[in-house]
Amino acid sequence: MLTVETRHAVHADHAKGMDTDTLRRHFLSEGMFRAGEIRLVYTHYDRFTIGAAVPDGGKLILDKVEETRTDTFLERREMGIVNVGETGQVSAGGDSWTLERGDVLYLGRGAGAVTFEGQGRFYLTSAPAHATFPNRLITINDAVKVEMGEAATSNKRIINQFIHPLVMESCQLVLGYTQLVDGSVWNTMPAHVHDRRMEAYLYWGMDDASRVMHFMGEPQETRHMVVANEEAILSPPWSIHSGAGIGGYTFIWAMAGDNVDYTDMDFVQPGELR
Ligand SMILES: O=C(O)C(=O)C[C@H](O)C(=O)CO
Ligand SMILES: [Zn+2]
Repeated sequence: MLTVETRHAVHADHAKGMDTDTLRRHFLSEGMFRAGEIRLVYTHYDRFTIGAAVPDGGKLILDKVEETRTDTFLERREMGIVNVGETGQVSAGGDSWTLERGDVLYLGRGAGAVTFEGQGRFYLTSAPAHATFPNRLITINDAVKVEMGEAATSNKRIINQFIHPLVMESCQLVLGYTQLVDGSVWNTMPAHVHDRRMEAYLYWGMDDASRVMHFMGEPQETRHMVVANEEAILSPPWSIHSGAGIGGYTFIWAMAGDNVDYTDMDFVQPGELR
């Protein structure tokens, strides 16, 4: 079963006046991971699409998606898939890959229908693509690891870069995940925005009772949303992004836009935030 929800882009002036429910309806995606289903959120932020496929021991096929008016979803798109569940298989174009928890699969433009099997819980990200780059399975051992932050400032973390220019070539898609060291949170100070790119986050690896306070908004108009495990945030180009959690959590960041430069950020010092 395939369900697709469309999210339009929101102007910062509009977001300022939103109450909690409206903020959540526009910027949070709940309930993407459902057994036996593929659920997509097709956004108007750089046409970036996020979603999930949970085969639950069966077989799910992602092929035509009406929203793109192409014969197959990946006809003019690339895709990054992260397995946040147990071992699962993904097949496309006659090839098949086994993904363990935390593995990432890149599928290039024109990869064709995508089949999901096994006990994987697959987080899906996709952006329009102008060229075809080879499909590739990327494990944590292949990822570039960047240590950031310090325990003294409560933000010690490891940034694992998977679909990233230092690892492989893609069109627009840049993806990886950040693991917090025990006792640290993603306060990512100084905060930043990047008008050239949107970004989406999936919080995972949390227990049921845990929550992350995700911070968003223009730097002088910050808001927060309370986020549970396997829920995703859409972060507009004008928004800061960080999240302080209770208990352990990891977050997958994925982005698309005018450049693939992960370090292209406009910093905002803590004293300037409101
Ligand atoms: O600070 C981190 O840790 C991040 O993972 C930062 C995000 O990926 C980001 O905002 C990149 O633009
Ligand atoms: Zn960012």
